[in-house]
Amino acid sequence: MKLPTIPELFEQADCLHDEAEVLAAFDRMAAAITDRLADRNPLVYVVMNGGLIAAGQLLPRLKFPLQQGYLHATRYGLETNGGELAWKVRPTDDMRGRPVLIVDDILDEGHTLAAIIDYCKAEGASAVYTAVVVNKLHDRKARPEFKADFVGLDVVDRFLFGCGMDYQGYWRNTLAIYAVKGL
Ligand SMILES: O=P(O)(O)OC[C@H]1O[C@H](OP(=O)(O)OP(=O)(O)O)[C@H](O)[C@@H]1O
Ligand code: HPA
Repeated sequence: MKLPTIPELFEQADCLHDEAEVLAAFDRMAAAITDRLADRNPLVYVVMNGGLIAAGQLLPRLKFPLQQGYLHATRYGLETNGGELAWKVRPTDDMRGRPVLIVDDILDEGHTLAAIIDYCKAEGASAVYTAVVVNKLHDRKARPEFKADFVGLDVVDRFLFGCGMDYQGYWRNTLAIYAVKGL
């Protein structure tokens, strides 16, 4: 069977959450994060690459003092199944005694966030919080009942793209969230 081109893949995909739904989810997340962290001087870390859009949407909605950095940990590459986690860039700030908020696009199986949480705790963070645009609903989580502290939307167990999530490196650059046809 002939594989769809990258433009065809977009045209054939199912839109699961449109722009308005995603923007409303960012509003809710930012309000919840503000309630929890506004007076705690957090370090906010974006997980590259997927967390880029989420951070770009959330940070301007967080109207309180914070510092921001980035890290890069990846385990999917161009595949639709995850493998070993590879750290490409580790956090550089001194996080001892500070609350850290990790921002990413998706909590899928959770191996990525679990490793990042462990790393930040080992570096002395006083607490580690996680914020994801989507939580994928299935029973394959890395840790039983693993949940992010701040979740925009729960999504079905399909391969997604948009709002930071990529298919073969493409289509991170939408606000709406899509599922690949047939996956
Ligand atoms: O919950 P998990 O099953 O661990 O998957 C979630 C992670 O997978 C994606 O990153 P990816 O490995 O594709 O790296 P990238 O964002 O740099 O493409 C996504 O951005 C999350 O960081
Ligand atoms: O469904 C997904 N789509 C894109 N990237 C991902 N990384 C983990 N799960 C996904």
